[in-house]
Amino acid sequence: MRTLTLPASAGRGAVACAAAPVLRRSLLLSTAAAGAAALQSELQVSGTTARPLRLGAAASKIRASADAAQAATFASTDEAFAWSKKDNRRLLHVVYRVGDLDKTIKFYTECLGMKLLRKRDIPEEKYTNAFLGYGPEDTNFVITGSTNMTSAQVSATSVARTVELIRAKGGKVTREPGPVKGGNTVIAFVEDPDGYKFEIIQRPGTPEPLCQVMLCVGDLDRAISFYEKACGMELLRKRDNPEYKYTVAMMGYGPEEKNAVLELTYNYGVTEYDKGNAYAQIAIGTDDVYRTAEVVRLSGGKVVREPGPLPGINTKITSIVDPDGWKSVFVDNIDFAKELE
Ligand SMILES: C[C@@H](O)C(=O)SC[C@H](NC(=O)CC[C@H](N)C(=O)O)C(=O)NCC(=O)O
Repeated sequence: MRTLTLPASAGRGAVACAAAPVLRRSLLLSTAAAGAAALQSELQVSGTTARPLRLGAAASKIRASADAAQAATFASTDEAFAWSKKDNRRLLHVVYRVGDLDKTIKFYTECLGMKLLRKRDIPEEKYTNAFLGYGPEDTNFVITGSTNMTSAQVSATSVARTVELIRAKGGKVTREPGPVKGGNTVIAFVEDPDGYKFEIIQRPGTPEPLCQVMLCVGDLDRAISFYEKACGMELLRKRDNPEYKYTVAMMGYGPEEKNAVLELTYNYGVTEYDKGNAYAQIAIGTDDVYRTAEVVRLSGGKVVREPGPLPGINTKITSIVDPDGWKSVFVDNIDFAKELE
């Protein structure tokens, strides 16, 4: 049996919360379903983030051009980068390896108010995935617990009430609600059964409560350049906090009010992190995994799984690692939509 080792303070996830009416106390000690409903109301799950991908004429066109592109190469690096900017990309899910999938599902549904969206067995590669989130996978960013599975940020309307609900459900609170050091935003930290850290962030109602995945990096400019060039992301904003000696860069495929984003954190003077073996990767949708792998190589990035279909389910993927060793997997949009049918 493999022991999971968490990254030593190398990242976390987040859930956003917004200002909300006072919750009736009876809700705090009620059933799991009512608890989940209360959390969903705190988290103000307010609609969808992205246009769902539907199979149809447009999809067939994408498929035809993707198939034709398998053997093709770009005429120039400019053409390659231009293609990746226009590609149909979105953060799909973040994958964590977990020790006990049932325990994880119980925590994310009862304590964080997520829904179990689906389970997927890949016996050929000896693992099972459970997909959990605040909305359907064709529009929302979700968490994938994998039995073979850093942390995320979650937004909520009231951090204090969200934390109260989590505590009432037996969740572990590691940082009490209060203003972030060096700022005004109210935050709290909770941990899942495997020790993954979740930051609960106070925010106005958001279509995507699972709002950020934080990764610590040893050279911020190098990391920004990688996620821009190799992954086609945009630098949404950068914030330096000299008092607490760190700088963050928000990277993504659209505004952070509407989409889940990657929060790259640079701690002054820290160039390397112990990553453990627990955090797996983020998944990103693309119209063409073959072209994606080519763009990554042209950007000087490393492809660690050649583009091609996954055994058993035939979803085409390609995996890459960033200059700090964090992995991302690009997933074919049409194959992904078929998985959800
Ligand atoms: C709202 C937004 O600004 C935050 O929540 S930042 C949270 C803050 N982050 C860091 O300190 C990052 C650097 C840190 N050394 C790390 O590597 O995690 C944070 O965690 N603050 C802690 C607190 O108690 O306020």
